[in-house]
Amino acid sequence: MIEQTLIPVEEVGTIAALQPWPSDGPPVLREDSSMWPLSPSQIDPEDDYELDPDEVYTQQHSAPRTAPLPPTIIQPSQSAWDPDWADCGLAPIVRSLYAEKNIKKMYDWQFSCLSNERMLEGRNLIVALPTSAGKTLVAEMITMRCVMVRKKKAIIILPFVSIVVEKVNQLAEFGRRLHFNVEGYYGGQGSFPLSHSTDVAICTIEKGHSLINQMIEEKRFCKEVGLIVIDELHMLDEEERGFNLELLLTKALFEGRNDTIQILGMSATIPNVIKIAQWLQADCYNNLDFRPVPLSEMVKVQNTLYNASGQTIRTVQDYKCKQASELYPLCMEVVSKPDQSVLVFCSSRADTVNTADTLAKCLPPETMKYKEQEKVMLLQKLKYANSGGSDSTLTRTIPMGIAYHNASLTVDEREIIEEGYSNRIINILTCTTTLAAGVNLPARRVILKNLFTGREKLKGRTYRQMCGRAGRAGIDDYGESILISRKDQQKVAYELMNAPLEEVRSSLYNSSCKKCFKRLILDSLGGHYANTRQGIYDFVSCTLYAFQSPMEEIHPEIERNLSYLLDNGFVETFWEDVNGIQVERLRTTLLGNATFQSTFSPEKEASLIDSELRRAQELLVLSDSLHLCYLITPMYNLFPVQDWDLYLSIYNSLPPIRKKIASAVGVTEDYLYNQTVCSKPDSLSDSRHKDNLSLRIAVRFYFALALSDLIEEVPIFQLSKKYKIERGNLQKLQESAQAFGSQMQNFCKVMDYWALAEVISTYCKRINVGTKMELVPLTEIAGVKRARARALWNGGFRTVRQIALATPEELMKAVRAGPYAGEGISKMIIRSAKELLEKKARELREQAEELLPTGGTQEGAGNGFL
Ligand SMILES: Nc1ncnc2c1ncn2[C@@H]1O[C@H](COP(=O)(O)OP(=O)(O)OP(=O)(O)O)[C@@H](O)[C@H]1O
Repeated sequence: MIEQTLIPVEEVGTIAALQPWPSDGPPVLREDSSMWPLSPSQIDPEDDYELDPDEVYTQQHSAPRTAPLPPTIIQPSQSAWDPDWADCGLAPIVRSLYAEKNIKKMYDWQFSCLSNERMLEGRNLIVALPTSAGKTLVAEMITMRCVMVRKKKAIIILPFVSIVVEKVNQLAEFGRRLHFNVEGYYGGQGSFPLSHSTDVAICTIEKGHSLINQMIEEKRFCKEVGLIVIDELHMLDEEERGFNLELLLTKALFEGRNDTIQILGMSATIPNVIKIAQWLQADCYNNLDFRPVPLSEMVKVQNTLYNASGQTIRTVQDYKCKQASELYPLCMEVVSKPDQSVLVFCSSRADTVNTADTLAKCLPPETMKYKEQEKVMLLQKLKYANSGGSDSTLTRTIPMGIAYHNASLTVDEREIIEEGYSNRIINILTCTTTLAAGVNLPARRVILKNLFTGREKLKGRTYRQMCGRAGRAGIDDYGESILISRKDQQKVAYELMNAPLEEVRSSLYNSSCKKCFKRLILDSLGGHYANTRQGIYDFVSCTLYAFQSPMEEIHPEIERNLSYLLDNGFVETFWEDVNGIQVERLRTTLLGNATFQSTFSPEKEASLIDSELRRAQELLVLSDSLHLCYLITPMYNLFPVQDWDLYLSIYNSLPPIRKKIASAVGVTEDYLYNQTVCSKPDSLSDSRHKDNLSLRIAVRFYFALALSDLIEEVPIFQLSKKYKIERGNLQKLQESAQAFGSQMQNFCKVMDYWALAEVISTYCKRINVGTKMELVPLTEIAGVKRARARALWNGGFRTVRQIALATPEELMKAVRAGPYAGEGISKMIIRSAKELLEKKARELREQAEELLPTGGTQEGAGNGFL
């Protein structure tokens, strides 16, 4: 075995004498300061040839332990002569682009990070600073340095689709001016394989993981990628998503072991940042107390405001609004001044709606006069986005400058409300916790309506993220957060305000994520990181879980899960002849490889899906979209059916072909009738129904019906009423079906179900945008969604090229569609269409260059070869 480098333990908090990784891989570190010296699997395959698996296993246990490498803590810059800007080797124009955004000088901490030599040399870095501290600028500068100075690609991983979309727009603006290309990877967006001309890929966690897997497979990852940015690094401890993030980072550590790939992690809520930095072999900048805009945290009990130590600050004036006596005065104090805004965090979706309604009733009527025209426009935009449907609450509250924001709204509705809030047309926004970590919508005052989210008590991390939204950089000189508490809960409120943040632990600690171990093993074999038990141990030892757990717990876990995979046909052993010696190896079977490529769960989904797909190849009905929609509807985590009577009546009105499909998948009238008699709204996550296959099929079929209407362009408002599914939940269904469908496609490709893969791919595209096939190409234009695409089509614009060549006037004339027909929007659509054409042309050129090795697509260049 290759010897491990021994690294002395040094006191955390000092600048360590850092050593580079050994040439054969990262040192394998453990949180408890005892290192399990496993070498990365590919170090030298010949090393364990003589060992049988049991021997290897024993050796691991008896191996000596070494110590972890503490990270360097980047110190705030102390020098009086520090310039205002660290250019990271980028041209001066970058600074002027920031100046246009009103960022003229860097904060000290930004300067310290961006002028740090080790960071500039490519050392990994973790930045742990509170919300609104300005982490984005640091990430952008390091990304641009990667692309423009180091000439490598950057992959940015963000937690939510909405933030990916926002970031793509922001960076594309830089890209246009500085000549680099940005591509977004979310939902059905983003081309696989990554185009050679894409410089920055901005991805959701799952898409980022798939992209990295594919680049590793094509041996492009280490060669082309120079940077991986992870925003909200604390998501490592979230169940499924955290696991994907951990796996992705494990691969990056494993692959980029010659320091070729820099990792930048950012979070506002990682108290054990030093340990996480140690796992990632990163330096860190850690100042969870930094705030560019000072924050004053308070709790309100009855009429009095207290600080976090329980000292009285002041009493609140009573504004006499019976329905919202606690909240109304706190809102009025702020919004009675011009251009001020309040965010009110509520405990549930229903509460956001009720609170907005109640507050609107209390506000004085003259409030309606403020920005009256803009409010009318905002309501029109919402109506247009809903194909003519109007939300009755928003129609009442927006004229008063109030709106609600939660997941029951569609993405379009939320975007329009966010825009209205940013432009100060809406002054009071009631929201759920989703806005705490989502898009950047700061407020002068943040109010937490109570100590709960749903039925659970707020966690320290969520509380801090909510408070962090108070104070707008460059606008406010301070921000305020006020937690409203009942008198009998005052103690709990103080505990929450003073609670230390929860440490970030690997998602594999989560009992519901234990199943992920099987995926971990499949990934190590399927991704060719390992072909022996030793190799699997090596790979697993690079995970955060291995860094944080005693090895005695990990070994049995690996063995147990490996046995399952061997017994159930996902993994097999084979013998390899090495210099005349027969050596036992491990590899994925066809089913195992399909499961790895699709990221399905081996236990819950893979076998079930395989038998369903085999049946579908014989019985698939193609004359109606419903059967395919059913195949693409996820098997798990669906919402409950709210009304079985409604379901039965929908079933009874289905045409014969749809009833035939229902019977082919196993839904019968008798079953639905029984449900109407004996069932309440059921949740599939309810343990009573976990194994109830018939129920799962029936629920899946119900949502497939809704999806099949959606792709026929039935307006979401109408669908929501017909099926009693909230608008936001319909879009969630659309998103998850699209994701499930692309997993299916990968599964089918590996299993050689080519015909199914093709047809599923077409339906995924339709489901992604919720349209008939004819509109799909138009929806590829940035800013063109379902409604706009239909308006363009009906106005005679049938191809992207036609739109790219149109004048804004022609477009406006054709698309007479309310607030979306303005000149600015038309120009933006034309520009996006041109960019899309250019991107497609670039990709075709690349493909041509790959086809024609003599070089290029210039006229005549390929003739000799052909
Ligand atoms: N050096 C600076 N000078 C002035 N304003 C700045 C500076 N850096 C960032 N800002 C502004 O501060 C605000 C918050 O910054 P940013 O969104 O980067 O915070 P963040 O740390 O990424 O927060 P989050 O944790 O919410 O993602 C933005 O409006 C940004 O433009």
